Amino acid sequence: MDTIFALATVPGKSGVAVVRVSGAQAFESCRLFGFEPVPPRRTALRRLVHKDHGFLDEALVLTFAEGASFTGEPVVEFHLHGSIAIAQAVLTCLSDVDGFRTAEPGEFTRRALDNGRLDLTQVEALSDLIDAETEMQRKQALSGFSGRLRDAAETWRTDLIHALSLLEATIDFADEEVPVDVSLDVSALLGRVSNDLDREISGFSIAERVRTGFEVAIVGPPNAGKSTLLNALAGREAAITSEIAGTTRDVIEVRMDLDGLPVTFLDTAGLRDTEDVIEAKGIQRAVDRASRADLRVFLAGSGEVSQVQKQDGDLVVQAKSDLTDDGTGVSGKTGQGIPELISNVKRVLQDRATGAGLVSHDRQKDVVIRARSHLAEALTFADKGPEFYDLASEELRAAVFALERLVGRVDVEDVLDKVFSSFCIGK
Ligand SMILES: Nc1nc2c(c(=O)[nH]1)N(C=O)[C@@H](CNc1ccc(C(=O)N[C@@H](CCC(=O)O)C(=O)O)cc1)CN2
Ligand SMILES: Nc1nc2c(ncn2[C@@H]2O[C@H](COP(=O)(O)OP(=O)(O)OP(=O)(O)O)[C@@H](O)[C@H]2O)c(=O)[nH]1
Ligand SMILES: [Mg+2]
Repeated sequence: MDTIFALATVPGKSGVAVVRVSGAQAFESCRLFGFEPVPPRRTALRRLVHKDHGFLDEALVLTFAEGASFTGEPVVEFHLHGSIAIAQAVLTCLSDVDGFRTAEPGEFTRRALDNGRLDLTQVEALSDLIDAETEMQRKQALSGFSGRLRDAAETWRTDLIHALSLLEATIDFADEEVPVDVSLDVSALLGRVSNDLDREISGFSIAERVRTGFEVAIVGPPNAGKSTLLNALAGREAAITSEIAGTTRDVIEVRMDLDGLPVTFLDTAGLRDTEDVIEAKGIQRAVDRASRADLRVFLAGSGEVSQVQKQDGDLVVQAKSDLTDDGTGVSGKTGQGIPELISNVKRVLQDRATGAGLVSHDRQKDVVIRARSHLAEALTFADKGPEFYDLASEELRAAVFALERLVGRVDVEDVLDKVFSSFCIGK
């Protein structure tokens, strides 16, 4: 197997740039730069001098022995001065070595998975951890990375295997005069796992929202002040505003971190009947996105009927409150009412986020649903009595298999490309 290397830090200027080398020959990279390998788990300051390219940098070199690194392979890290030219020179020298090549996106993590240092749910969580932009996302990803979903899956699997062994013991001793009645124990085990899986399935959509961010659409008639409000929320001129009705056409997105809650505000085209073909397309986009958003903020103008349905939890706010004097509503112009609007959005979404489960990816949800439906079949057969225990067992084995797919113990190849395609190079 090749020894792989990559820049592990963001390309470009920085304080420090880290080049990571992993594989059986990783320690050879020290010799490549003119010094003996640094002892494992030690850092040493070294001059990197290449036989052809000369003196490249003075760097901190950190090494890990096989079986005691992130990937599980021997690893060498070069902590370089964060210069584009230095990183480039070091990478060029490494690529000239036989058996060395640039790592693919996520390939270090893939080796960590192959070497059993992480399971598939941890790999997915690690990708989420790198993508995390808010506290809520960080905590969610870290809980997956710490193995909470893997541990839950292992508990479910153990319970199902226990139930399976009870059923199979009964099948094997079916001829005996007084077979032990295992039905209560089996339904207790299966019932417990079913409840857990049901909770995960119902908590999926919220967990998925936490992972990718909630969408809040600003909706209302033209000229209501939607774009002005978005700009006020964003603190920058994200959208064009004007006194001409029908200014906004495309959906404008602004990502925000509301005390850890990941929220994308959407500014949308003003809703009205129009002859203008382009404006009508914009309105269609507005209606589609606003209807699918997690929450809508309706800017109330003069009582128009909206083409977007109001849903549970949606907010209705009086716009341009600086022009009225009753002190309620919101003004994008003066900022009046914006803190209240933000805290209302936070309240509604935070409340929903408490229902988030451990399952946050489609792939995970799909296998959990599959396990759950095999479990339902197993329960039905088990309830019919011992002569159906062999059919119940078969369903249980299928449920166990689905849980093994959840953690990536089986059938992993077909999902890996998708999982790792979202990783960056160097991870
Ligand atoms: N410089 C650097 N920082 C990093 C990483 C890295 O690879 N390099 N990481 C990765 O991206 C994360 C840390 N992950 C790591 C996971 C395991 C081991 C490791 O050597 N494990 C050994 C020894 C454990 C110990 O000393 O207690 C082991 O598990 O046997 C190192 C880093 C975050 N920070
Ligand atoms: N006084 C006052 N004027 C506002 C306020 N918000 C927006 N305006 C003005 O109202 C006009 C329309 O504002 P926009 O933010 O572009 O309105 P919009 O809802 O995005 O309009 P469309 O994109 O056409 O649907 C502009 O002239 C703004 O300056 C506000 O809170 N107070
Ligand atoms: Mg607008």
